[in-house]
Amino acid sequence: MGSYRNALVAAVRQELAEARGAARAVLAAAESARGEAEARRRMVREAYTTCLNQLAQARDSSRRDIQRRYQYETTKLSGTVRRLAALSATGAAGAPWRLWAPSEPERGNPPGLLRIGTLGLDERTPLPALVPLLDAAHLDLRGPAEIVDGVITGVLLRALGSTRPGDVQLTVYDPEALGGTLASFAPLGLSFVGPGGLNAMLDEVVEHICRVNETVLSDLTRTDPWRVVVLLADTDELSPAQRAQLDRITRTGVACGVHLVVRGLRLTEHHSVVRLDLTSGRAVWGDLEIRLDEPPPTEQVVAFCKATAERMRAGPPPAQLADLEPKTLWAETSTHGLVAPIGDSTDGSLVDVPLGDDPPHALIGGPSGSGKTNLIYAWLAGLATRYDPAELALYLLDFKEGVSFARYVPGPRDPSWLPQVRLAGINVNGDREFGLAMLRHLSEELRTRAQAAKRVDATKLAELRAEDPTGRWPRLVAVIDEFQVLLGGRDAVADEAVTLLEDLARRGRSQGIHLILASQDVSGIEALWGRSGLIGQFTLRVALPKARRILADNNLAAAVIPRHHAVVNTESGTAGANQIVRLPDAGDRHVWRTLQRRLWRMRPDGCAEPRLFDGDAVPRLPSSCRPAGPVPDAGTPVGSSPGAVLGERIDVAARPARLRLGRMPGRNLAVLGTRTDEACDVLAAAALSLAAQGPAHFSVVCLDPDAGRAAARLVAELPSADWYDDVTDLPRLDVPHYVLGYALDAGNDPVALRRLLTDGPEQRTHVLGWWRSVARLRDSLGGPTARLDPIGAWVALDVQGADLSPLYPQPGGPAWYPRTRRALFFDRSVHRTPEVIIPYEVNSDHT
Ligand SMILES: Nc1ncnc2c1ncn2[C@@H]1O[C@H](COP(=O)(O)OP(=O)(O)OP(=O)(O)O)[C@@H](O)[C@H]1O
Repeated sequence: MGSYRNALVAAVRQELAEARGAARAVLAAAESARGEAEARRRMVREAYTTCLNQLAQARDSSRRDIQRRYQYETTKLSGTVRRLAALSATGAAGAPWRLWAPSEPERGNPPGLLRIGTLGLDERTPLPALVPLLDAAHLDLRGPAEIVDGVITGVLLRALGSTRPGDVQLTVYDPEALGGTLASFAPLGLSFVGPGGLNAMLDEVVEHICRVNETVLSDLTRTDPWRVVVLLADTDELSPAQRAQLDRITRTGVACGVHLVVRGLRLTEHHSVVRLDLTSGRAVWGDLEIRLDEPPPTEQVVAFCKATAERMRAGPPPAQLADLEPKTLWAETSTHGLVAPIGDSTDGSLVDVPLGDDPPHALIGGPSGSGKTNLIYAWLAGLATRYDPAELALYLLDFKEGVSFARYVPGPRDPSWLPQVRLAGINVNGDREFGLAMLRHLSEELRTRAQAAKRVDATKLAELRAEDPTGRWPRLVAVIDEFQVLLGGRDAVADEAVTLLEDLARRGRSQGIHLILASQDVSGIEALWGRSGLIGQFTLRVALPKARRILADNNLAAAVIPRHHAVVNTESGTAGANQIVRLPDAGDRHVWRTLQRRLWRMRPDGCAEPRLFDGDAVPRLPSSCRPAGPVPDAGTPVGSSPGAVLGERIDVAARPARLRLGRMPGRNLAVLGTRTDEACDVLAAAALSLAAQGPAHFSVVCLDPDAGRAAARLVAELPSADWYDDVTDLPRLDVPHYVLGYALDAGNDPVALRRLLTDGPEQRTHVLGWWRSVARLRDSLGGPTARLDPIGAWVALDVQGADLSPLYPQPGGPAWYPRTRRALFFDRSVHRTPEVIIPYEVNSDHT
């Protein structure tokens, strides 16, 4: 029993122990499940928090991004709007009142918008709020009278200040204040309409619109000023007839430049009506809210209106150089003449100046500084923009000490030139010979044209061009500023110049050659008065202020015209044929350069650079006149009379002056004077040019140490040359032999020199020598009674004309007043009168 119980106890214990074990296991499993669940919950919580944080970060970053983008876009947009606003409301149309000043609109630009305040979009840099008016809209303003009137005052001031005086006409209907509201505009002479005048005013505006429509239909451009009609009423009590007229104006006005600005009346619905609701300091325009500007100070309005009224009394401002340009460049033909404006009249219309068969030539006069050069510039601008180089060729010569025409030829800074210019002379005041050369050249042209006209039986240029349509017959215009310098002096140059001018003036008319002569000096004109045949051809007269004797004696217009004006008279200056012209400022280099570049780019193929003669420039010996390549051998044929180049001729083609050295007695050259450098240059140019023509030998004899360097340099450059100390032992040669003698008056063997001069040329030995005076030349040839026949040609530097008489066929010697870098060249066998040449600069470019 005891053991059974014990066994039972043991079994129960066992079971209990198992049950406890199972319960513990279940508990442990439950605990572990709970632990896991808790861990999961923690994880989920953490993940949730992380997620929340990440979302918050993402949201913050997106928000920041959006804000940044918004900022960027609004800044960009407001920048664009601001730029647009600045372009749409320039100058007086958009400037704040404290900086405000009237501004001149660019010609051809449409009117802009007008500022009334600022937009509230961007607080830091407010955008201007602009409303349209001229050519764009009517304004229908509603709100308290004092606020609306302030806005109207501002809009009117901006419209008037950003257009030209007279371009906007104001009409004000102000029945309550009887014009008092806009009285500050009174100096402009605007029309105030009283209480009973509305009918008539509306009828008149309607009539105006009808008339504008008529003219626009007929010529497609409206020239009338804008009409701004301000209607100030407190109640909208219009009669049906008035309402109908107002509606008509609203519908049709803008297209005809008629604009309504109304307070207290309601304009009919139309796309051209801009409605603004105004309250104190603010306006609402559709969805936009505008912060209104303060009205402009009354004193500012009055001052502007007074100044504008003054300018209107004075007339429109003078035309500018650009206004002389035609709509299309180079569209005119010069067949029947040249017509170009030089300025405008006081009403602003351009004044055309003709040049052709009648009047053929022009005379311009005015004292120094009166604007002759400026007038020529203006005329050239008018001509050069209308006629291409096939229609017009220009020859420009300025005898002033200046470079007026240098701008029309290529220069170191600007390679362009005015395509019509064939020749320009500057700094020619000392070189009247160049004026003569130009006249000779034109005379040659005249002869060619006359012959061509004769061949086809034409009596004037238009007929020649019709008969010979493929020929190139542009009209030639020669402008000579300060021409009296050319005619001054009683010498051969003046005589020939007057003769040539007379011929050109008489016959040039029908051949399309026209002269424009300008002078400040009454004496220049006097030179013409003596030649009634000549002066009679200059039927176009242009007199600048205070010009004398340009117009007829009883025509006093030039004495009374103001500065920068001119009297243009196409009937030889007779009273009654005057046209008063205001001249533009035509000298501005920058404006000219821009215009010239445009024309230059249009130049036809083959349009040659103009010839420039600059009296201050020293020409270089052309490379074609220097020996080049291998030394010619003795067998190479030499021409019968090689030509020694001595300097540049003062002519249109800038040809070299040559001395022919044939096998004849006297074919020697004497260079005379004390200017060592120029004498050396003449001898060097002669020797080098001879060496360039074929085999030759040169014997250089230098007796003046000052010339030693130049002589040595020449020996070095010549292909075949020897240095001698005197003329005694010179070799006899089979090739042409040239003896270059520097300061031969210092030689010790006059007998040998005389023999060389006398017998040499026939054996092809020529002396090219330099003597420092005519007296020394004579001494070295045997004293006072010596014959100078062996000297067949001479070049005189600083030797007075009278001193040259022993070497000159006419008694008294030639008329010659020495000038720097100019020489007088006389070759007994070709010249009737000596010619002025410019000794070339020989050495500066090859040492
Ligand atoms: N229409 C004009 N508008 C503005 N300035 C002008 C006008 N005409 C001339 N001028 C100026 O007046 C000055 C003298 O003009 P210009 O050189 O043309 O006179 P000029 O008669 O040729 O004088 P001069 O004979 O002494 O050379 C220049 O500075 C020029 O710019």
